[in-house]
Amino acid sequence: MDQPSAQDTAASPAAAIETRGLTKRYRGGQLAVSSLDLRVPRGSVFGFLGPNGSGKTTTIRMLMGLIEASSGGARVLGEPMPRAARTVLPKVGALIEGPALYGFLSGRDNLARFDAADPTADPRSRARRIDAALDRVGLTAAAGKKARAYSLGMKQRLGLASALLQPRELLILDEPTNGLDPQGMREIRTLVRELAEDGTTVFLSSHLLDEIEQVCTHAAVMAQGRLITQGTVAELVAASRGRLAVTTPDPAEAVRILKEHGVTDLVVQDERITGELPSVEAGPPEEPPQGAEGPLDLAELNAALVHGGVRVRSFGTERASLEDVFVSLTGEGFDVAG
Ligand SMILES: Nc1ncnc2c1ncn2[C@@H]1O[C@H](COP(=O)(O)OP(=O)(O)OP(=O)(O)O)[C@@H](O)[C@H]1O
Repeated sequence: MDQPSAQDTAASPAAAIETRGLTKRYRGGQLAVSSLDLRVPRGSVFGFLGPNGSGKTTTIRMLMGLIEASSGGARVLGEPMPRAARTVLPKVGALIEGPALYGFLSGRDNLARFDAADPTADPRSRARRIDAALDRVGLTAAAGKKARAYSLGMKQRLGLASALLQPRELLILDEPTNGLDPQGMREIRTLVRELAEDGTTVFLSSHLLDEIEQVCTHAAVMAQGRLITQGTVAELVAASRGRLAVTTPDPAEAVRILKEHGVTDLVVQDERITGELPSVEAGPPEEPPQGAEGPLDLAELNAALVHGGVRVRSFGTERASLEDVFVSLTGEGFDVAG
């Protein structure tokens, strides 16, 4: 990355991660990450969302200095990576592609081994720090059990404990709930929230939209190595209007009127009708449908139904999800099978 300007320097203390034009082309020619400009505010729980193969792990590897960028750069906790790896990495706890555990060692001994391999860890405080980390992830009672007897969720929590042996300013978690059952997922999500409440910035990747909505304050959406959007989860969802949903005992007549007013993709299920509202940005159609004037107003649409003799039980828009945002921005479904 170029030398930061005075303006950048003023802005950077707030950013836990900042990338500029970060690009990775693998040797085979595969462009895995393309000109990524990411900004992760300090104190956020930042969801890095994208289908499999969209470049999340490659980005995380570059942030951690595990692989070199082809071009562009990254700052982590205000320092350039990988140049400042030695000063930055002790402040970053990372869980990338599952923890490497020795099955024949207990959970506690795994942590001891891990800590002993960390040149920045003070052996005198080791036992105390291990106890605190086990307690943090709720593994105190199981600390003496061999790791091979742990469930996947417990293994993942032990991995998190290893990232928490030292105080961390930033946690980078690559798909932390991957492969877990619903209970295990809930445990990890709760833990992530608790860690964030303590002030740690958490950057987590996921291909699960609802996970990001449940846990994160901010998100970035990736597709095919490119950043599609980033911002607060509330902003991202607000930017996408949800589908119209109407409940009525007169669905046939309601469908006719909704169609006339430009509502598309109508789906009728018994007394419930949903549909896509015409986009406001597109402006009024050149020849407005009969009865419609300019951009569609929800109150007008409701009045039109009632005037048409449709008995309306409920009327409104469904809350948009991140999936709607993704689909509206890319025109593609969020296919996690990738
Ligand atoms: N070492 C490598 N050599 C060549 N291509 C690679 C390598 N690692 C990843 N890729 C390719 O780069 C693209 C991005 O992969 P990456 O693993 O970063 O995506 P991801 O979003 O983390 O997906 P996943 O959740 O499946 O790991 C994919 O097309 C992948 O096949």
